[in-house]
Amino acid sequence: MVVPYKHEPFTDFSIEENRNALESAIKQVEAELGKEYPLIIGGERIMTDDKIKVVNPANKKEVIGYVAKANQDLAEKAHKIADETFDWWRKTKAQFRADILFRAAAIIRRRKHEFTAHLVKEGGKPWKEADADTAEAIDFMEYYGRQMLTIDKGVEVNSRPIENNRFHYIPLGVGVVISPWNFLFAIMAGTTTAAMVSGNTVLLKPASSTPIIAYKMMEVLEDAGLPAGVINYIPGSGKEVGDYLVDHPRTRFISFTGSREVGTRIFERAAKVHPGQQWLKRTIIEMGGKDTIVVDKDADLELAADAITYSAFGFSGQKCSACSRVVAHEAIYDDLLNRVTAKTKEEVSHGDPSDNASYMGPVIDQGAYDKIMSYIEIGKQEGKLMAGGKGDASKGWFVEPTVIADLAPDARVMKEEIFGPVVGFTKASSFDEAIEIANNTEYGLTGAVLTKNRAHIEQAREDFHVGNLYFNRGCTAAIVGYHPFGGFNMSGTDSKAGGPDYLLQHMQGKTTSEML
Ligand SMILES: NC(=O)c1ccc[n+]([C@@H]2O[C@H](COP(=O)([O-])OP(=O)(O)OC[C@H]3O[C@@H](n4cnc5c(N)ncnc54)[C@H](O)[C@@H]3O)[C@@H](O)[C@H]2O)c1
Ligand SMILES: N[C@@H](CCC=O)C(=O)O
Repeated sequence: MVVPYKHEPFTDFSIEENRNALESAIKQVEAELGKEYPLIIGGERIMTDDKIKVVNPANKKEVIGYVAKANQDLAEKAHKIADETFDWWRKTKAQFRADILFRAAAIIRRRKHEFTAHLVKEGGKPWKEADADTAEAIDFMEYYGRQMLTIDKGVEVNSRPIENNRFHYIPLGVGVVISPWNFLFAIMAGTTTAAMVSGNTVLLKPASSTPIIAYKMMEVLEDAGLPAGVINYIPGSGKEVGDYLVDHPRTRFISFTGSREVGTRIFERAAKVHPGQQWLKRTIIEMGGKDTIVVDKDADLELAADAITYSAFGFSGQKCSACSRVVAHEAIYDDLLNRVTAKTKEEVSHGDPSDNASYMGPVIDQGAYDKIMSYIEIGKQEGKLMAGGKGDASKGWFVEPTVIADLAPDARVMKEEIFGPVVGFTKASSFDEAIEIANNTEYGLTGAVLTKNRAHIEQAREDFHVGNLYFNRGCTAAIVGYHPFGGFNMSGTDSKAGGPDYLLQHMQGKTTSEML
C-alpha cells in the first residue's frame, strides 16, 4: 500500500539552514561544470564527436557541460531497441513500474538541493523557481505511479448471464517524448515517466538548451531499477532527430510540449501515414499561451497587483502560464497600473540567479533575448512604456521586467506569445467586455479573474475559455494532482498533465468478452 498522494512542499529559504544547503549545492555543481554526457541507448553509453554545448544563461562563458548529439542513425538504433523492449515491457506489472517511480522520487527528494542547484545553473532559474521545478518533478513521479495502480484495476462493465466481459487499458507502444527547456526537470520528467509507467517504451529528446538534467534523471531512474531500453536518452537537433522520430512508421505516439510553431508541425507530420505504418499515431501536444488576468472594478487591488507581478515576472515570464496581459476595468485601471509599475520597479530585481536576492534571472538564450527585445520595441510603439524596456546581453541574457500600458486589445504585444518578462495593460468598460478581450487570442491556456462579485465569478467560469482558470490569485503555479494542467484552442490538446486522465492518453482500452 502506498500512502495517499500529497504534493512535495516547497523549501523555505528564509531558514538559514536551507539557504546554506542550497548555497553549498550550487558550489558543488560549480565544481563539476564542463563534464561530457553520453547518449543512453538500450542502457549503453554512446559518446558522439558532435556535441551540444550547454551554457549558463546568466553567464555565457560558463559551460555547464557538453552533451552527445544523436543523429538519424542513432535515433534509428534507439527506435529499434525501444520497439524490441516494448515486446516484454508491456507485460510487466503496473506495481513494478510504479515502484520504480516511487523509488526515483525518494532518491530525488533525498538529493533535492543538488537537483535544484543544477536547475539554477542550466536553466537560469532563481532559487524559488528551481526548487518548485524539482518539487514538481517529484510530484509527477509520485502522482503518476499511484494513478497507474488505480488504472490497473480496470473499469467495471456490465455482463449478461451468458458472458464474462472485461475492460482494461493496455499501453500503446514506442512513444517519442519531446520536452521544452523552461520546466527543464518537471515537464521532461512528467511526460517521460507518464509514458513509461503506463507500459510504453520511450525515446526522450530533451530541449537542446537544457539536456543535462534529463541525463541526471536517467541516472536516477536506473538507480531506481529501470531496465535498459525502456527509456532511451537521445538529445539532438529538433529538425533532424525530431522530424525523423515523428515520421517513423513504428512511432506509436508523440508527447510534445513546446511552441505553437513546432507543435503544429508535429501534429501535421504525425497525421501522415507512412509505408509500413500499422496505426494512426496518437499525439499529446501542449503549446504556448497568451494568458490574461482580468481585474474587476471591485477587486482587492493590492492582491491583484501582487498576483500580476508574480505571474508576469516569475522565472522572467518564461512560463506558458505567465501573465502577459492584464485587462482592467476602467474604474480601477490607473490605480492598478500604478501599483504594478511601482512593485515592478521596487521589488522585481534581476541578476544572476545563483544569488538568492535575484527575483528574476536571465532569459534562456540569444534567440529568446532578441525576440523579447524586438517585442518590447513593438510594444513601445503600440503603447506607453511604464517600467523596464532595456536589455543587457553582455554577460548573460538579461531583460528588465517590462510593463507596457494603454494598449489596444488587438495590439501585437497583446495577442502574440512573447515568452519573456513583458506584461501589457488594456482597459475594459465592463466585465462583459473584459471577458471578450480575454478570449480574443488564438490561445486558451491559463487565466485569472480578480473580483469580489460572485455573479462575475460564475460568468467567467462559463465564458472565459481557458484550460486553467483561477479566481483571486495569479495564473501560474499549477500543482500536480490539484490543478490538472493543459490548454484549449492553439494552446494544445488539453491533455491535463498532473490530472486524473493524463495516463489514459498513453494507453488504449481493450474489451474482452468470453461466452460462458
Ligand atoms: N502548454 C504547456 O504545458 C507548456 C509548457 C511549457 C512550455 N510551453 C511552451 O513551450 C514554448 C517554449 O519552449 P521551447 O522554446 O523549448 O519550445 P520549442 O517548440 O522551440 O521546442 C520544444 C522541443 O521541441 C524540439 N523541436 C524543435 N523542432 C522540432 C521538430 N521539427 N520536430 C520535433 N521536435 C522539435 C526542441 O528541440 C525542444 O525539445 C513556449 O511556447 C511555451 O509556452 C508549453
Ligand atoms: N504548469 C506551470 C506552467 C508550465 C509551462 O510553462 C504553471 O502552472 O505555471
